[in-house]
Amino acid sequence: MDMRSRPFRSVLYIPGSKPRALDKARGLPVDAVIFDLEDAVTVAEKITARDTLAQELQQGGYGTRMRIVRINGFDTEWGHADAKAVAQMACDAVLLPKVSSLADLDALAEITGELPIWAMMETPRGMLNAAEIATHPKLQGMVMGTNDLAKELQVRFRADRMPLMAGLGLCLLAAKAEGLVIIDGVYNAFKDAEGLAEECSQGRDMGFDGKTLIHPAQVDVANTAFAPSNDEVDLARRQITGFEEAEAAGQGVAVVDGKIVENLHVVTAREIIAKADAIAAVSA
Ligand SMILES: CC(C)(COP(=O)(O)OP(=O)(O)OC[C@H]1O[C@@H](n2cnc3c(N)ncnc32)[C@H](O)[C@@H]1OP(=O)(O)O)[C@@H](O)C(=O)NCCC(=O)NCCSC(=O)C[C@H](O)C(=O)O
Ligand SMILES: [Mg+2]
Repeated sequence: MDMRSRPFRSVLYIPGSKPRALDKARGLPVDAVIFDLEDAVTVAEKITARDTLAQELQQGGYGTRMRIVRINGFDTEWGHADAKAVAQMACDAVLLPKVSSLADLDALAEITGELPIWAMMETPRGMLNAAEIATHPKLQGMVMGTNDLAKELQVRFRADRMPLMAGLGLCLLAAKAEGLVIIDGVYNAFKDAEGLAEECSQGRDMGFDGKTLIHPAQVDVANTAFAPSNDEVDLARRQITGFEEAEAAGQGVAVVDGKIVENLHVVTAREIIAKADAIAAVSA
């Protein structure tokens, strides 16, 4: 499945040190898993988590879920050994935290070879260099690290995320320009389903492909928010039919529900249907 049509509605972080949670993910309806060796793992467990994770991935059972491993940064004592270990793991991609420059990804690719790379975008320097970072040939996706970004920017929490908007926008532009997947940051209050739904809706409107999550209770909300609704799919089908009929009648523009439909709208309509079909395929 090509990366752009593959669903990434729900991307769940799982601490690499927690076998029970690692096992639980095999039965959760998530599109992707980030197996974490970084922030969710205590210093005391850093090395054992690497081994626990390697064994769980070897055992398999994650089905169609994309398996992404987040390593520790190269400015820590674990980063290089993590990267070497991940290169041998049964996973689909490696995720580097706190990416600030293209050189950070070059350093990772030297160790992980052909393994696709994802970048955590969570530093002010990373925001400013997002356009260049997005051009790395091994890069498949970006993940917003909104907690680290908020810390670095010294912002106050606001439900509308206004203080983070410049950074989110720069990364969205960079990812879209290079055809990368881009996933929104986490919603920390994992028992607040209503707040999560609002933030997912905002992220979906902005063009994110999905949301990173920290708890299984968040999965259904994200899956609903980032999937095309029945109304959207229905409209997309009618736009395609309407445009085809207009073309057959020698017209370049159709009118559906009182709005014009041009070729570019048909491209979007086909993408909506492709996404709905891809979700149906993984749900089956
Ligand atoms: C937040 C938690 C610490 C809550 O844990 P807990 O109190 O144990 O939750 P529950 O008792 O409600 O758990 C119920 C069952 O669900 C399983 N579980 C919990 N979390 C996960 C998970 N993430 N993946 C899979 N399964 C999970 C429990 O094992 C229970 O199972 P069972 O016993 O069988 O019923 C905890 O949820 C947690 O640790 N979450 C992950 C936190 C994390 O990964 N943080 C780092 C990523 S966020 C980040 O770094 C952001 C970024 O870098 C930035 O800068 O923004
Ligand atoms: Mg972070």
